[in-house]
Amino acid sequence: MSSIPPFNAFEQPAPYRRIEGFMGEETVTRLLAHTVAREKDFQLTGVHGREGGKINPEIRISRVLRDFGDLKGEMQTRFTTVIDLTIKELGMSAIDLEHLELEIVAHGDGAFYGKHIDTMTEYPDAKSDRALTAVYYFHRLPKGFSGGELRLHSIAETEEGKHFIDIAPARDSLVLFPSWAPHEVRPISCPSGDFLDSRFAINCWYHNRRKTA
Ligand SMILES: O=C(O)CCC(=O)C(=O)O
Ligand SMILES: [Fe+2]
Repeated sequence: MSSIPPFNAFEQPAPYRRIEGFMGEETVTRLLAHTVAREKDFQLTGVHGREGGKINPEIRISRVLRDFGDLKGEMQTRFTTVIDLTIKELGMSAIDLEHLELEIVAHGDGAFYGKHIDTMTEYPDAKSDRALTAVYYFHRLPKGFSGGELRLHSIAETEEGKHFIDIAPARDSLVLFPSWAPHEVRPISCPSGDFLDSRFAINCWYHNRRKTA
């Protein structure tokens, strides 16, 4: 007699939500124009947690820009609209939104981000914590890179090996998942080496207000 193996939530990748056509072509064009115009202002990304924001090319290689220029308000509004349904679909507890943390990240040839979680709970004086992560992809056409999948891992590493799911960084798509979920960015190959051919993404973290004692 066969028996159904017990369900273990720790052995499944975290729940996620994917929205295609999130901004539309016109906005993708404006985002690409902004990104390319500001190429020189992108800085090497650091690693939080024990690394304390330091640059560590063994863990993470990419470049970041936190200035959205004229696009800032529009981005905040667009990302805010998806919170309620996402919380419901992912079965998360409500977020008391303190602020949205937004940045543009460029992954060029050889870039990657090793397995990590996004919560930064090690800062005792913070007013809020990252609760929900959203990543929006907007590479140019024709696509100039390969790889760069977002890999969502299970919390536990099971006997059969690691449990994960790979999500392609599809143009104009948004992926949302709880910030506690382990994940990584698989290595990128970008043969032209041209900044314009990078894997461009917007990271958005929805910060939950900390309860004061
Ligand atoms: O670009 C992605 O797909 C995810 C990026 C990420 O995990 C991060 O910046 O914390
Ligand atoms: Fe992350």
